Amino acid sequence: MSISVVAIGKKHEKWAVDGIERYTQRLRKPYDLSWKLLPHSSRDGEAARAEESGRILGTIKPQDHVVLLDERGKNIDSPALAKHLQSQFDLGHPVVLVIGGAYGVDHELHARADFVWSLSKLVFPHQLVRMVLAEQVYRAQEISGGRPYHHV
Ligand SMILES: C[S@@+](CC[C@H](N)C(=O)[O-])C[C@H]1O[C@@H](n2cnc3c(N)ncnc32)[C@H](O)[C@@H]1O
Repeated sequence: MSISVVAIGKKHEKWAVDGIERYTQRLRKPYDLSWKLLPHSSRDGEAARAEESGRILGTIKPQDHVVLLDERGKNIDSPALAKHLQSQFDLGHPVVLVIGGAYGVDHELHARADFVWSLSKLVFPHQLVRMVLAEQVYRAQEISGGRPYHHV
């Protein structure tokens, strides 16, 4: 069950490391979360958006199921996320979660996305999005495994 996060920004910042580690360490096989951190553009606005989106697209393979993180996307709850991931695993598609840079992503990357996922209408800093993803992947693992981490 390969899940990778592709994000703009070279490394996890110090304040986010503990939160990310806390959840990724609890993942057990066959769940597997890896990170591809890509450098941000030295340009601004549209030019940065295009350059960073091109870098992200360069890491994506045809069989990947691409979930783009965007506050304008669709809201889903955690059980629905767990089902969404499980259905892709069952089809044998690696899941790629994409976090854009400061200016978001361009139309080409939007067009490649199989699903556009909004965590909230609020805009979060990308380190916080990384942390939330680590926790939600762990939560999805626990929901799919029928374990009691997720109480509703
Ligand atoms: C600082 S935000 C950039 C927001 C940028 N103004 C835009 O228009 O996309 C960096 C990235 O974090 C992710 N992000 C931030 N808030 C989000 C949210 N509420 N839901 C989903 N993704 C979010 C998106 O991938 C976004 O490209």
